[in-house]
Amino acid sequence: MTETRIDRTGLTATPNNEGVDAAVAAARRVIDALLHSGDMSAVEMTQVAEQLNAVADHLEAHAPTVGERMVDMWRGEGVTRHDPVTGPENAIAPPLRLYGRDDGSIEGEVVLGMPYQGPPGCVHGGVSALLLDHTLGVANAWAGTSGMTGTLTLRYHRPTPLFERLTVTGRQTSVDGRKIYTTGTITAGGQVCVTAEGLFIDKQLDRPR
Ligand SMILES: CCCCCCCC/C=C\CCCCCCCC(=O)SCCNC(=O)CCNC(=O)[C@H](O)C(C)(C)COP(=O)(O)OP(=O)(O)OC[C@H]1O[C@@H](n2cnc3c(N)ncnc32)[C@H](O)[C@@H]1OP(=O)(O)O
Repeated sequence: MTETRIDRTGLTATPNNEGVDAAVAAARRVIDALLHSGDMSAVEMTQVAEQLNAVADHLEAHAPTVGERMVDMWRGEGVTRHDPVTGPENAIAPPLRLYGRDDGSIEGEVVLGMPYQGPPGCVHGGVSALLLDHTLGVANAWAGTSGMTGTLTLRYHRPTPLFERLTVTGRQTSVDGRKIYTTGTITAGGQVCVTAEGLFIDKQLDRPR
């Protein structure tokens, strides 16, 4: 199947190996490493906390105001670099990368580790909802008519595994006035774990200025 990178449309940001993206990638490693370590590590965690607080102090001391930053992060034309699913600037984003498919739907692959755990060894249901809400939103943008989530209905068919390659899909199925209908799935090893049906309402909020 031929795939078109959605990045070219300006919908999903491409991570850089430098600047804030590189720092955020390091922060993701820290989150993951802390959870892997727990209290089972010989590492002196008081010292780790001091080091991490020193980094946070340094960043906070040089950060712009929230207002300035909000304007800055919404300055791009439709690109979200900060969102919690695909955002290269957001350490809680796995991150998921999404690609357009020739049939008008979109698809991405991701492996989720311990920070996203719900049931033992499985993805938290709220995390699956997060991935699908965003993916359906991007599917709408890819299809040309986007909006805000009105209702998102999920069915959890089987537990979604951690540490395995997951495929996340989204597809706009119809538009009726301001109502946008969208579906999506999360599959693992070809088996459907979660299906989603979204009703989005065509409404755009003003960007901060
Ligand atoms: C969105 C980001 C944009 C980024 C742009 C970058 C470009 C794209 C790039 C990247 C994609 C990014 C992807 C992000 C994806 C994330 C999406 C989210 O998480 S969105 C946050 C969660 N959702 C809310 O917070 C909504 C809160 N609710 C509202 O604001 C309103 O209730 C809203 C807009 C949903 C409707 O309010 P009204 O005043 O505009 O519309 P009324 O007149 O009430 O309803 C119109 C029709 O829709 C139905 N309707 C309204 N709300 C409904 C609902 N919740 N469920 C079902 N139907 C609803 C009504 O029954 C009515 O239908 P009748 O015309 O009478 O047949």
